[in-house]
Amino acid sequence: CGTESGKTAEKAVSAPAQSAQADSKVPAAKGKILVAYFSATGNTRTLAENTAKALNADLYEIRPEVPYSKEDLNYNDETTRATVEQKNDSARPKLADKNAPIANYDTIVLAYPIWWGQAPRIMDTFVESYDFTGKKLTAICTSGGSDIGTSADYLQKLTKGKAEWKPGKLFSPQAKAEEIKSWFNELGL
Ligand SMILES: Cc1cc2nc3c(=O)[nH]c(=O)nc-3n(C[C@H](O)[C@H](O)[C@H](O)COP(=O)(O)O)c2cc1C
Repeated sequence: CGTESGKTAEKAVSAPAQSAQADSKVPAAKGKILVAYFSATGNTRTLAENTAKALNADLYEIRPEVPYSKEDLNYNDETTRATVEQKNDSARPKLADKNAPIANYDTIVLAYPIWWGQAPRIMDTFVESYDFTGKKLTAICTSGGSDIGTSADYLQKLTKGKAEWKPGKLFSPQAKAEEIKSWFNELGL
């Protein structure tokens, strides 16, 4: 006990410059953040933009090779594209590009709309298309009323590489910066 407090005192006295340097390193240690989003009708894009601003993050749009038409999104007709894909676990719509700069970031926030209780299949394609080893990952989503449910857990299972996944959250597209920041800070990200 005596040795312990002696050590602490010695550190405090002998290293003021070092501790100031450690403090100034705190924000940098949080690393760079990328918000990678898919949005078919704009709600998730708004949330992703608000999140990027709130977290001082960069944005990347996940685009399908074949964009979704209005008819593709009509969930009242079970034969339309989005619904057929969601009902098929192995549907993997192709990405328009594979240029997401994942390697340059420490933390990736995935953003997507809820489609039939899950993330759109293009998000499955995305998490399987890059190596997320060593990255921190979380998810945000928008919906017409459903909660995030098991959607982020499902993406976690599919994620390529050993990533550190944190729980995701549903937000309103117009979520305020304070709400987004406090959720993110609680995750320890
Ligand atoms: C094919 C399809 C399925 C959907 N399924 C759900 C659902 O299960 N629960 C829900 O609350 N909203 C559902 N929605 C509504 C969207 O989640 C909501 O409108 C979302 O904000 C759209 O985001 P976006 O504008 O970024 O595409 C669905 C929308 C589509 C097109």
